[in-house]
Amino acid sequence: MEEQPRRRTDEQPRRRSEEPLLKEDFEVPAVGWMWEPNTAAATKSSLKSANIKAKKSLGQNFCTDDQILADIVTAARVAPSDVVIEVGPGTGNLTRHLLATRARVLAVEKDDTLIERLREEFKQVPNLQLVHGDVMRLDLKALVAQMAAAAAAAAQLDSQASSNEPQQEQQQQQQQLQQPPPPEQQQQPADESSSSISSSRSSSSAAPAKQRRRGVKVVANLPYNITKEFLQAMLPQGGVVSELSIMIQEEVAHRLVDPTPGRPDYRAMSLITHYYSKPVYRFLIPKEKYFPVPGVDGALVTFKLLPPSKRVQVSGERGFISLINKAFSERRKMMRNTLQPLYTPQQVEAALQKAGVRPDARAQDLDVEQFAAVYNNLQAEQIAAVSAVQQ
Ligand SMILES: C[S@@+](CC[C@H](N)C(=O)[O-])C[C@H]1O[C@@H](n2cnc3c(N)ncnc32)[C@H](O)[C@@H]1O
Repeated sequence: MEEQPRRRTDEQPRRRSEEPLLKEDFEVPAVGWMWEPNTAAATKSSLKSANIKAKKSLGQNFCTDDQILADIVTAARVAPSDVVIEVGPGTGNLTRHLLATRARVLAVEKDDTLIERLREEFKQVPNLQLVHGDVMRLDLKALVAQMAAAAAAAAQLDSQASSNEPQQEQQQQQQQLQQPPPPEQQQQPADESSSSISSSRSSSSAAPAKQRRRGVKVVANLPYNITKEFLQAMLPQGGVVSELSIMIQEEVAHRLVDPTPGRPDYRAMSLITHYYSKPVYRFLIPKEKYFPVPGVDGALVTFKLLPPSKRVQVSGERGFISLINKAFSERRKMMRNTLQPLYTPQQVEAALQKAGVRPDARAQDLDVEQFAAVYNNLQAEQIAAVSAVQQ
């Protein structure tokens, strides 16, 4: 492959968080069809000359600040050894910064026009796999399993090739990563023409954990309209995916990150987020840093995903999530009323008291540990009631 010319961003990255910078400056591959230079005006005129209108329906607000994009990659701690899933590469602006780390990137883009441009622009980049499709229609579990398998294969190559010449190592890695995974790990996103992935595969087909030295990360400037749905699908992937770093609406970022019960914006998603992850608010992204300028500011949030063994222990994850949703369906009402007819008011009061919570508590008064204790108490009580009937 012909070597891509590289250029440097001309400023030192500004610190946006307490996170130590991995590199003092970034080298960004000089690919990406609208980034000479990366400004709002250049983005606007490139889109115009390509006769492309940003689509509101796809949440197309492109980040026009290279410094912010570089800072996102730094905050996500993307390393050459990582495997990264990017949702919505759009113009390839963030993708370029991800690729500059030499991580392997799989990017899923729904837009028919932009995907063609991306394919053309990045056709010589071996560590990028582009998938055309709606990320919410893909089998995300299978996609993650495929990426974990690629990470494990690459990790194995690392150890095998550690004594080899650097050039030989690079060739081996590229060959291995371009080969399809073993049949039990194969699925559709490798086929770029497909917008769906077979749902018959599961994450159980991922490589054994001890081989998984490389992390699978998700980094994305998400279209705002799929934030909740995407988080609901990805948060439970802890153990396979290590971290999500996503740009979301500022207001939503605070709602998800702040764990304090009782706030007016405390919602079921706040609790669910803290059950599955440790979320950290990284930095504000002013709306003027996007083109077209959206109605609200954005923020970068990283969600460090907890593997099942590190989550608060509950006697049934599905039931626990359903209970949270049910209790929050009327979050200002007392739980002893909202949880009917699943549980009687007396059962709920007893479970709350046993968990050290007031019997007239509302869903918005409980943190994740208290919710888990209440759920476990209710489950235990139900089991006891069933066995009493059977005797
Ligand atoms: C906010 S833009 C981000 C673009 C670019 N990555 C950036 O940082 O500026 C969102 C991108 O996601 C794409 N997109 C929207 N819905 C999608 C979906 N369901 N699946 C995959 N991509 C989607 C849009 O076409 C757009 O390119």
